[in-house]
Formats: sequence, C-alpha cells, structure tokens
Amino acid sequence: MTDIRARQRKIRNFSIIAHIDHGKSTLADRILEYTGALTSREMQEQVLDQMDLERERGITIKLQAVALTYRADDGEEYLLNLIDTPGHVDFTYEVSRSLAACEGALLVVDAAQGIEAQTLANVYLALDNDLEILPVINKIDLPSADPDRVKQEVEDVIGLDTSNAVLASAKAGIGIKEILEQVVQSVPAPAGDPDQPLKALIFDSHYDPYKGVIVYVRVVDGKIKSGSKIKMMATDKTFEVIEVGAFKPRMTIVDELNVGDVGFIVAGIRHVGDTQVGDTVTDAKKPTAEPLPGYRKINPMVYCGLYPIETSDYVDLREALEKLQLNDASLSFEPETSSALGFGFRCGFLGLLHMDVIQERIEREFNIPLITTAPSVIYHVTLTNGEMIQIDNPSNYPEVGRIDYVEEPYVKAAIIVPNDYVGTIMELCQNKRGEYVNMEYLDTTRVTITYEIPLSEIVYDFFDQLKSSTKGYASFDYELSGYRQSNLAKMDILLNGEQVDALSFIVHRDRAYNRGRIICEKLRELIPRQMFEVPIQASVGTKVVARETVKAMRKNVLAKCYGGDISRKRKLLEKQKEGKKRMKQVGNVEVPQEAFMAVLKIDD
Ligand SMILES: Nc1nc2c(ncn2[C@@H]2O[C@H](COP(=O)(O)OP(=O)(O)OP(=O)(O)O)[C@@H](O)[C@H]2O)c(=O)[nH]1
Repeated sequence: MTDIRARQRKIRNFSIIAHIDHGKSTLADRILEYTGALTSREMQEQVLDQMDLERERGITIKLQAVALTYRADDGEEYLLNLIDTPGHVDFTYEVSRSLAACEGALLVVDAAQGIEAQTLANVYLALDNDLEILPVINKIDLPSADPDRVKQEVEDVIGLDTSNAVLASAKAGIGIKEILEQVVQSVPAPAGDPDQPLKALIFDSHYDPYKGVIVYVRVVDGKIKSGSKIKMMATDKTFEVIEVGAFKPRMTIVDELNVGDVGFIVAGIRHVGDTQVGDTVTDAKKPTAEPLPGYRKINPMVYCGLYPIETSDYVDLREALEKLQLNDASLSFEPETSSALGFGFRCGFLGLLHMDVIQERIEREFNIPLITTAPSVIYHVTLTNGEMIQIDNPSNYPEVGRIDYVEEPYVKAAIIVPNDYVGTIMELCQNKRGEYVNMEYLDTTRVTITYEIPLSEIVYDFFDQLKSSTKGYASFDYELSGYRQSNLAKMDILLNGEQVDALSFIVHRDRAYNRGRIICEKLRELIPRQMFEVPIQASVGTKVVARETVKAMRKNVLAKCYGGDISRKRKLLEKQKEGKKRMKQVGNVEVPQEAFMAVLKIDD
C-alpha cells in the first residue's frame, strides 16, 4: 500500500485550456515530443486530434488522454496525465468533466491576441473545478506578440498571478521544459484514498467494434482491475471488467488502475448510453456511498431533420446515424416523415457546430447526400388546457386556438471586441432580439459585452454575422439562461399552393412579415424555372404575408443537338440527370437542396 501512496505522490493530472487557435494542440504535441512519448516521425500527425474532420477544421471535438513520464529537475520521475478538452462552446459539458478529472490546467493565451471569450469561459470552468491554473503566454515568436500586455490582461481580468507565467512558443519549442517543471511543482498530486471503495469519474468513452464501449476514467478512490464487478451510478448498470489500461499514448493494457490514475476500462459494454460522461463508476459489491458531484444528463439543444436525397439511402442513413451514435451519446435521432421530403430522421444536437460535423461526416464518410431542414430549438408550448408540450419540430406546432402561451430558450452571450466595434455589436444583438445586460472594459482597447438573446436567433447565422461585421475580431461564448415567454407563430411556405412541411419554421410575430418576404425572394432565386408558373407564398395561420412567382420556362437541352450524334445526346441527358440529383420533387415542383437551408441565411 505504501508503494501505491508513493506512486500517487508522483502523479500529475492536467489539461490544457485555451481559446480556439491559441495553440493548445501544438503545445500538446510539443509536450509529447519533449517527454519522448512519440518519435518525431509520429509527430508529423497531430496525435491528440484524431478525426480527419477535426484536423481539417482545426478544432478539437473528442477529448483524449495521454500518459507521459517525465524526469524532473529534482531527479524524480513523474507520471503526467495530459487530458485534452474540446475547444468549442457546444461541448462545454465535456470540457467541464475532463477538467474534473484533473488537479491543474495550463491556460494558454496567445501573446498577440490576448484573452478571448473562450479563454474566460474555460477559466471559469477550471475555477469551478478548483484547479490550479498555470498561465502560459504562447506564440512569443510572433512579431506582433506583446507578452507584457497579455500578462497584465490576465492579472487584471482573471486575477491570476502571472509573475511565474511561462513565455512560450509551441511552434518553436520554447518554454516547454519550464512548463513541465511548473506542472510538477505547482499542480497538486491526486488526493484520493486507495483504501476506500472504488470511485472513478467517466470523462469520455468511445466505441470499438470488437471490445464494445471503452470507458475513459480517472480513479478518485480505490482501484480497478480485470475481473472487478463495476456499477455505473447514474444508469445503475453493472458490468464485469475484462481489461484496464493506460494511454501511453497508444492504448496499453495494465494490471490495475490505482488512485489518481487516468486510463480506460473494457467491460463488454454495448451501448455508449450506459456510460455517460460525468457518471461515477464504483465497485458493484462494495459501492461508494456518494457519487462524484456535478453529474448531469446532457440534452440536445438544437434539432433538425436529415433526409436522404435518394430515397433508397434511407436504410444506410439509419445505419450511419447508429454508427455515429455509438461514439457520441449526445447525438439523438428518431424516424420522421415529411410529406415533402419523405422518410428521414429528426436529429438532436448539442449545438450548430455539432450538427454541421455530423452532417458532414454522413456525407463524407458514409457517402449519403443529405437534405437538412432548418434547425429548431425546443419551444415550451402551454396549451389552453394547462398542459405544457415541448416542440422541436415546427410541423408539430399546435393550432393557434389551442395555445395559451409559448416560451423559448434564451442564452446569455458574452462577446469580446475591440472598442471600435461596440456600436456594430449592439446593433447586431438588437437585431437578434437581444436584451442588453452590461459592458465591461477588459483593458483600454477591448470590452466584454453581455446580452440575453433567444437561442433561435443564435442558431441561425449569428456567429457568421458577428465575425463578418467585426473583421473577425469578435469572439463569443454563450450559456443557456432559461425560458421566456415570447410572441411566436409558425410560418408556413406554400409552393404552387401546397404547403411544404419541411420549410415551416417558428418566428417572432414582429419579424414574420419581413422574414416571409425575404424567404420568398430567396426561394424564387433558388428554385429553377419549371414547365409551369410556380407561386411561392409565406403564411402565418391562414394569412398570406408574402408572395413571389417563379416564371415558367421550357428548357430543352436536346434542341441544341441538331439530331445526329447520339453519344453527345446521351452525355447531355446524363449531365442533366446529375444536375437533378440535388433536387427534390415536392408535389410537382423541383426544389434544390439549398432551398431547405435558405431559411437559415436571412439578415433582416
Ligand atoms: N507563430 C506561432 N504559431 C503558433 C504557435 N503555437 C501554435 N501556433 C499556430 O497557431 C495555429 C493554431 O494552433 P493549434 O495548436 O491548432 O490551436 P488550438 O488551440 O489547438 O486550436 P483548437 O484545436 O481549435 O482548439 C496553428 O496554425 C499553429 O501552427 C506559436 O507558438 N507560434
């Protein structure tokens, strides 16, 4: 037992937190390289971000962990567990759980950019988890770097002492050793008790086709080894452990995981849902009395319909969603039918980025072209009989006569911008039905502006507009702040007199006229001319608020072929067929795929 305690004192569990692009992954790579966990040839690929899509978009979606050994200046060898965190607002809960598995965090701040919105959001999460925060000022090699200003900003805004902050360049490999020495000296060793019953935090999981769900854990008390019977406290499911292991950085089987360790468990678990992030694993025979604090079930915030363009892809689409769900318990889906689009799925996501990622993976990895309907938040509709129903699909919106009142989710949005853009940001937020909360100066050049904004407005094109109206200088973060009563209505779109269910959306009544008009115009541009005239109408209830018309046209590509060359004729026909692939027949109108997303791209 003394061995275990001695070992425990040499463990350091830490994370790296940063705003997107401030250099978290690059620093992680450098640390892996420095500690010899990987050869430089292996380093050519960034190891911590594994999915293609992640690398392409330069963002971290799934968190990972890696165990490193480091001989410090004091001559002792330490076991450093570096736990990676996702870098985007959609995944706040996952960030928070991986931080809960650590005792310390490196706070990476770009020496040229300074503090940004996610720097603050992540610092708050680290403080909530009582972590020792070690500031690292990165990218000091940049000509525009101003480390002194950024250090001052970290002191003033976050209140951290920066006298020991490491000035680093992850790219040039400067400051890496100093960072590791600080981790060893300042991050506390794990505090748990090896003699208590097993208590381990699940901070991630992934599905392996042969082994089932592999659960990533941090052991807080006790130990775990193969043959142990374990219980998941939130789901009350029990399993027998088949193997345990560590991330070295490849997954390596070990005899047991002890107090303070970070590693994985294989226990023949078939459903990711049985092993939710944040849950506590304990000994099934000798359970701990209390689970670890802070577990909450994560629920999707944004819903949309996913439909295969080719009806024959329906079964493949279901299989693709099932496969993706194996690795992503926060993705939800159920079958739905649309009279316009046929058979598809209503899918729930943590946020817009999550939605984009899933959609892209289906198209790319599974090769299924999709039509996506406009995203919707969850509305709380209280009926005249007093019952409250939750609506995530405009098609299910009740008749006006049955509705007493409707509430919609609001978020608290914190936006950091240079002073010059304050007016622009306020105008944008006001346009999005935002309510001003406050404004604080970060330093003499930048402010944090806080607004309460309906989530549905953020879900549309808020982020793009924010970036384009501030030349990319604004950064932004939000959290759900609750439900509020709102004057909402369902808007329907009619093509050639027929309502297209997949184009309906919920809108604030004050905006209904404007949105209706813009969408009709947009659809007129997107829908190609057909053999007959196609009227486009937007209506709220029975009242038509806008109307446009697509004029009729006869398009005969073969007319150009002067008879004769049959192969040329066939080529043309095939080309025309290709062009049609991305079209959907709605009633007797052909509607291009983009039309279903058109409701998204409206600035009013
Ligand atoms: N000049 C310079 N560039 C750096 C340094 N560290 C990282 N970068 C660059 O900054 C960009 C972003 O770095 P990443 O490591 O991908 O940033 P990240 O914080 O991991 O981003 P996410 O994975 O999206 O959270 C890359 O182009 C890096 O090459 C540095 O010390 N100096």
